[in-house]
Amino acid sequence: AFYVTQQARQSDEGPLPYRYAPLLLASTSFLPCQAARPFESDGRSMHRHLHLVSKKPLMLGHDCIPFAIYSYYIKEPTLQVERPYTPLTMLSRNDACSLDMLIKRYADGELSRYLHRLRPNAPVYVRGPEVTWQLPSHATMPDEIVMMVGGTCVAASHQLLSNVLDTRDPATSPKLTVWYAATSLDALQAVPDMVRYMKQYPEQVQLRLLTYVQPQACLWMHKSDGSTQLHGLVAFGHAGLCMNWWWMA
Ligand SMILES: Cc1cc2nc3c(=O)[nH]c(=O)nc-3n(C[C@H](O)[C@H](O)[C@H](O)COP(=O)(O)OP(=O)(O)OC[C@H]3O[C@@H](n4cnc5c(N)ncnc54)[C@H](O)[C@@H]3O)c2cc1C
Repeated sequence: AFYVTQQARQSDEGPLPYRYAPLLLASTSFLPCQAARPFESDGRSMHRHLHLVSKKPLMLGHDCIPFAIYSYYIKEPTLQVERPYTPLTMLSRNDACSLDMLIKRYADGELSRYLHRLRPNAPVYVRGPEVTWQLPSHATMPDEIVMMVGGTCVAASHQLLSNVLDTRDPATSPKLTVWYAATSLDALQAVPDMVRYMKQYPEQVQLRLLTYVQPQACLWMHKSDGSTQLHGLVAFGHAGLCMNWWWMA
């Protein structure tokens, strides 16, 4: 409540863990495509990608730790509530002024519905980053880090993969394994990026997908050694509309 109500602590100098600052919502889109839009009305979970932009580079506010997951708090300006959200990338961003987030809408959720209502150019009040998790500094480097994530928590595992693999020598990194569970394919929004890491660093990255609702079409690639490899997934919704698709190759 302290952070949310302290209007005087908001600043144009950019957000810090103890200070809110307005970022601009540069763009917002359904993921992975607009074809998902018809599903908004029937109560299915929906995901939006938010691209937030700051006037000044976003400062970490403390040491940069690759084996860590960072999050930002966003507040609803008319209600005194704030919730944490995890940027998809943090230390490896090309643009230090921007944050990309994956937001799931809860039908009765305050902050997530607010974020889904926002349109481009709206100000979004943000404070952070806060360290959500970090490898303790005294810990010896593990051989493997296993992340068991569900739904939008995939943002956290995506960020850790990018923090580690995009900022340091992958050969010296522990193996990173992601077990990713989602009720339906609609929630598997970060799959293409995770597959990209897996293909780029096959020795370091393992990805296991678990869904209750199976894809309606699987595209298999026949390899020269006679085996098959999952190439893409397609899910169709009402009226045969393509709801989601991913190419693994
Ligand atoms: C570190 C961290 C990082 C996160 N990162 C992300 C992210 O990247 N993307 C993302 O989409 N989410 C993320 N989340 C989740 C996010 O912070 C919010 O919890 C989520 O968006 C729901 O907030 P809301 O205000 O929309 O819903 P809320 O209003 O908090 O409601 C959520 C649910 O709880 C129920 N509820 C509310 N109050 C009560 C009560 N008193 N008793 C019982 N039930 C109640 C509601 O009915 C609803 O079903 C993260 C959470 C954490 C802790």
